[in-house]
Amino acid sequence: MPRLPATLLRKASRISPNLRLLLPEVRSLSLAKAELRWLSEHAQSAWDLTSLCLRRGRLHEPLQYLLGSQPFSSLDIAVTPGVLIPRPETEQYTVHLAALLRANLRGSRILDLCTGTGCIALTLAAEAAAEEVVGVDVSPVAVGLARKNMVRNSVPGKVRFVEADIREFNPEEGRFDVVVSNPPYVAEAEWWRSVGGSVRKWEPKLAVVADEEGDEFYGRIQEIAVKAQAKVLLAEVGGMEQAERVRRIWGEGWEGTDIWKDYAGRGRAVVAWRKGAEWMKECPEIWG
Ligand SMILES: C[S@@+](CC[C@H](N)C(=O)[O-])C[C@H]1O[C@@H](n2cnc3c(N)ncnc32)[C@H](O)[C@@H]1O
Repeated sequence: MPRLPATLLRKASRISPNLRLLLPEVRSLSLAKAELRWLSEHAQSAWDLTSLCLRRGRLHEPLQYLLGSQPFSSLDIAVTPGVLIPRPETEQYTVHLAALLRANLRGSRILDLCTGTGCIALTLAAEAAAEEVVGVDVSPVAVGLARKNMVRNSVPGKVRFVEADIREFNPEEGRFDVVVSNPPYVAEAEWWRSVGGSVRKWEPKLAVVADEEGDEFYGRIQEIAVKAQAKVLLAEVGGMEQAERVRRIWGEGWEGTDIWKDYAGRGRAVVAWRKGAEWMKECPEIWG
């Protein structure tokens, strides 16, 4: 990573020593100013603010863990170390999926595999006019946090969180119309090669890394969707190559499959649908 220019560091120090502390992680004056404003609103005292800036700038702690929350669509999601911070790319397709379900499949039962903070499950419960939403995660810390988020956001009592390994989980209560999942999908070697240092240091590897290819969970997610007689299946992926591999894993058994891109034009979600749910193909123009 290139060193920061001394002029930039001096300029930041002149405005505020705390701004200077943030720069090694944030690297732009305007972003540092925004983060300092949020941290100031959160800090209990001047000493606390300096300590938060040090943790951010020197220890590279994610802003969301310091602030304790992350906005996600209409919700305010509590985050803690040990559980993956919800990403804007995930928020983007979740909001779109909620709108499609609200328009085309009201009263649906939804299963969210690998739920983490519960951000996807809770957004769909709040915005998709669903009848019931079940979120599943193997991590007890994640399930505990998802339950807290349900209360924190006063989502109506139609959401449940279950602690289970999806490799063994059976949708024993029968039918789910929609199965959605953001599973771990980074290949083991990529964890060291391309995942950022802050993510490696602070976010759980369990939430990020799958097997050598990164595709470990997609076959199982489809098996669960078939068993649950889902009309619609969506899984997050990390780019076009993985999206094409997932399409091949899911095979010909669906009426159609497609790839939704994110705002950066990267393949971000693979979607599959049964007859009658062709509206899942709808992906806004601005997504490329
Ligand atoms: C990429 S994170 C997604 C979290 C959340 N859905 C989101 O979008 O922010 C993947 C989640 O899968 C969970 N997980 C990992 N292996 C699992 C397994 N075998 N069964 C169930 N959940 C698993 C992790 O604990 C983590 O919360």
